[in-house]
Amino acid sequence: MPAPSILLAGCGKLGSALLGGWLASPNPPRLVVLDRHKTCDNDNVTVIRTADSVPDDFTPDIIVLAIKPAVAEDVIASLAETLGARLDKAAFLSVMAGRTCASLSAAAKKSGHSCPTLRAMPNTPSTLGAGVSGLYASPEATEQQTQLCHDLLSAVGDVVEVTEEKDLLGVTALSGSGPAYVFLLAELLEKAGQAQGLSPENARQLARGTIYGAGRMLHELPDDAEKLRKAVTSPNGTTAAALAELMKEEAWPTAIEKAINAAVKRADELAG
Ligand SMILES: NC(=O)C1=CN([C@@H]2O[C@H](COP(=O)(O)OP(=O)(O)OC[C@H]3O[C@@H](n4cnc5c(N)ncnc54)[C@H](OP(=O)(O)O)[C@@H]3O)[C@@H](O)[C@H]2O)C=CC1
Ligand SMILES: O=C(O)[C@@H]1CCC=N1
Repeated sequence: MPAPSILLAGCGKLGSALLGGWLASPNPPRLVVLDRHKTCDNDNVTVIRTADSVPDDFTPDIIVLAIKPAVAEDVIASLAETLGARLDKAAFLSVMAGRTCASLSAAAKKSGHSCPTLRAMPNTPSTLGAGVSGLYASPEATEQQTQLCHDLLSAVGDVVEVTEEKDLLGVTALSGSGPAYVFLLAELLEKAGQAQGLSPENARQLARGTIYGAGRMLHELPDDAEKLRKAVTSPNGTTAAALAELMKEEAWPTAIEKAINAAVKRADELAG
């Protein structure tokens, strides 16, 4: 089968993560990247600055929307103008937090085109092939389009398919934003280590190494997180003392719940 043709609209933080993962995969797609700044020296990639520069011989199978929601309608209208009937052969894969399938398909319809929409919520570890994405396909998407989007996301990590679009709110709050929570934990551990007199270099190495090792255990061992936690916790030892603080109802249990609720609320607002 020939490699699929993918138009990546927006190559900022997330778009670059996806692009990096695709280019490192064994069978990279043919890619046109629409971005005002991105440069990329790769035979599989053509970078264009404006939608009217899409090559005439390029008919995208999937148009990945990795732009900010505020510009989505404008970008879709410009692509529709340039692609014309070629747009009807494509599906959108939106990775934007918020923006429903219906609103994106409506934007294409406004330009006189019909284009099914799928939505995914990847995360930035995709750049290392270690991402995890939620994927939702609207009923208009064909099986082939859904499989293609699944394959694109699989090239950069794991994929969790959801059958209800509203489930993407929880996916966004948990795994889309999730790497930031872990990076914050790394920052805080590093600071706390320094406060205990460790050098900045040592505190950084210890904090990062701990998160990396714990992450690998979660990924590679079959055990529940709870069992892994308990295996570190000697009775009446140091971990028990620390966890007694973190697990107080008003500490991590409440903070995490509040954080996830806030992210879900914001994702809902962005959906419009
Ligand atoms: N960052 C993350 O971890 C995740 C982000 N997302 C979603 O991905 C989307 C992008 O986020 P993120 O990558 O962080 O944002 P960025 O701002 O880093 O990237 C957006 C990119 O799109 C470009 N762009 C904007 N307008 C146009 C246009 N009209 N034509 C061409 N290029 C344009 C921007 O260029 P310019 O700078 O010139 O505006 C920028 O390079 C968001 O909708 C977000 O919800 C989803 C999951 C995770
Ligand atoms: O912060 C955001 O809105 C995006 C969506 C998930 C991660 N970054």
